[in-house]
Amino acid sequence: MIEFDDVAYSYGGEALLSGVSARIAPGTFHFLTGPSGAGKTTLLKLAYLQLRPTAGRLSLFGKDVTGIERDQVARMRRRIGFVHQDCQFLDHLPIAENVALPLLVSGREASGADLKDLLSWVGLSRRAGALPPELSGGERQRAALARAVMSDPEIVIADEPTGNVDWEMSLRLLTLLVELNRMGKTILVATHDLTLIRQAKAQVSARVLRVGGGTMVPAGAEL
Ligand SMILES: Nc1ncnc2c1ncn2[C@@H]1O[C@H](COP(=O)(O)OP(=O)(O)OP(=O)(O)O)[C@@H](O)[C@H]1O
Repeated sequence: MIEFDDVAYSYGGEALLSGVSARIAPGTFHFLTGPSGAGKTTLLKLAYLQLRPTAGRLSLFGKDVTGIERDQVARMRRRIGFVHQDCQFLDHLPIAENVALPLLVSGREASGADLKDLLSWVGLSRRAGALPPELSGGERQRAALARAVMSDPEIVIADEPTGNVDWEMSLRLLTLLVELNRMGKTILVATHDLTLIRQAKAQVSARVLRVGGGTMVPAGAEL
């Protein structure tokens, strides 16, 4: 589903990542962990085609995407939901409209029932009309997750989804991600939170990839 084959990435002169090889199979749940600045967000952006490898090969959905054209990028991205670290809402639009936006921009109509179900699933039915700045950190993260899955993507990528929320909310977000995985979606989550990873492993067979020293390797069994 996502395959890194000897991928390298550099933001300028010095290489940040090199020799990254990993295969994220369909329906799996993976965490990326590692120190701040190691390159977790960069790897997620590569998987979302927001960045292109400076060397190596990247495949998505069984297709080599290393040099694909812009219009194909848009098509591929529709199959991926991305939860950004900072959520990235349009602050002048109510939450319900923000959540429906990915469908609208891709020219499809959001069904009222689907939107209602999705907001209810993330526990935000009563906040549908609120503006993003009026929401708490945990509500924003749940809304960002709802927006990411609005167009029924095959892969859900989340960058530190529990970064700014308390433990109870972290567990709630984790439960939503686990539910998505049980529905067959491939989940890729970057997190510093080793306790969250241990908690997830009690619920699903999550695999852990450690990013550090310029590359990414499977973490040992201690996690
Ligand atoms: N647009 C950019 N231009 C130049 N350097 C960048 C850019 N984005 C990230 N970097 C650098 O690349 C390195 C890796 O950043 P990245 O955000 O991928 O790390 P991370 O592991 O996700 O960190 P964190 O856990 O703090 O979010 C950092 O040193 C960062 O400063």
